[in-house]
Amino acid sequence: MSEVPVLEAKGICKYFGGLKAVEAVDMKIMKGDIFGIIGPNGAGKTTFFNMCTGVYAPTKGEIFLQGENITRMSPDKIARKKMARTFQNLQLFKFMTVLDNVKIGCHIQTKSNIADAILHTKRYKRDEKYAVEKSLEILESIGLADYKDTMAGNLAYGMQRKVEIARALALDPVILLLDEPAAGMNPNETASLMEFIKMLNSKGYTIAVIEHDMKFIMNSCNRILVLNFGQKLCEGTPDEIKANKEVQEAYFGKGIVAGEAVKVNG
Ligand SMILES: Nc1ncnc2c1ncn2[C@@H]1O[C@H](COP(=O)(O)OP(=O)(O)OP(=O)(O)O)[C@@H](O)[C@H]1O
Repeated sequence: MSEVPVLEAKGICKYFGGLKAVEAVDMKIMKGDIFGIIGPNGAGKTTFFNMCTGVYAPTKGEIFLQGENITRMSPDKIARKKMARTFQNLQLFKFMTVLDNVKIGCHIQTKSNIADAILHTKRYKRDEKYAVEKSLEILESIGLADYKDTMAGNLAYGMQRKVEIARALALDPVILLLDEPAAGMNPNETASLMEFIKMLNSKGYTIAVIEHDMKFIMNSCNRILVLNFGQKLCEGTPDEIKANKEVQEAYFGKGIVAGEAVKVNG
């Protein structure tokens, strides 16, 4: 029997009035992939992510998470099915510690409500203990434990991004979707983030990433989907994408050189 993809899109379309932001895109992300989604500005990458995570309902097509049809499920229901994402803009609570930021990610798996918190019920204490232990475990496993008591806003930008990813890991994601994680980073931060993402992947996380930084994509992804004007231009390994004439002409213009840091519109 063939392996079930972790995330699969079948003929996904999203139209905004007359604008075809995404048109008939098929995609399969398999367990263990670092799957890159690239394309020029306005190619439909974020819209595509937004359909996968339930933010937008597709105009047509279907989305499956581990074989289950999740088309038109709400974002919170999809998150409970262990699809985690980060956004283009950093979404950390800057006046909270790193530990508290990650703890927030654990609360989707806990049951206590505001009344439990105010009254410090047994359920609240049990959930709080679980959230602290789980958050510390995550921070330790990814090398961020030393920063647990640091105010998130006092960290360098690159570290804040990692904390945001750590919070997404609190969901125990079967897939982690990262929308332009390297945006606004300097080359050192980007290189460090790349190693971080590879490390997460080596720990078993399946990752999908939208990025404009070609060095990042070519050096970290095992498969890449190229979108152009909302349509799938091609899909393949980094070497196949680099060698694809259509991609070079339609997207990169000047062509790309293996391993070279090329920023496209980013
Ligand atoms: N809510 C919306 N309403 C109308 N048009 C939208 C909406 N969201 C996106 N679009 C349009 O859909 C197209 C695809 O946008 P999208 O943001 O998905 O592209 P992208 O590839 O993620 O671009 P970027 O790299 O700049 O983030 C664009 O033409 C955009 O203007």
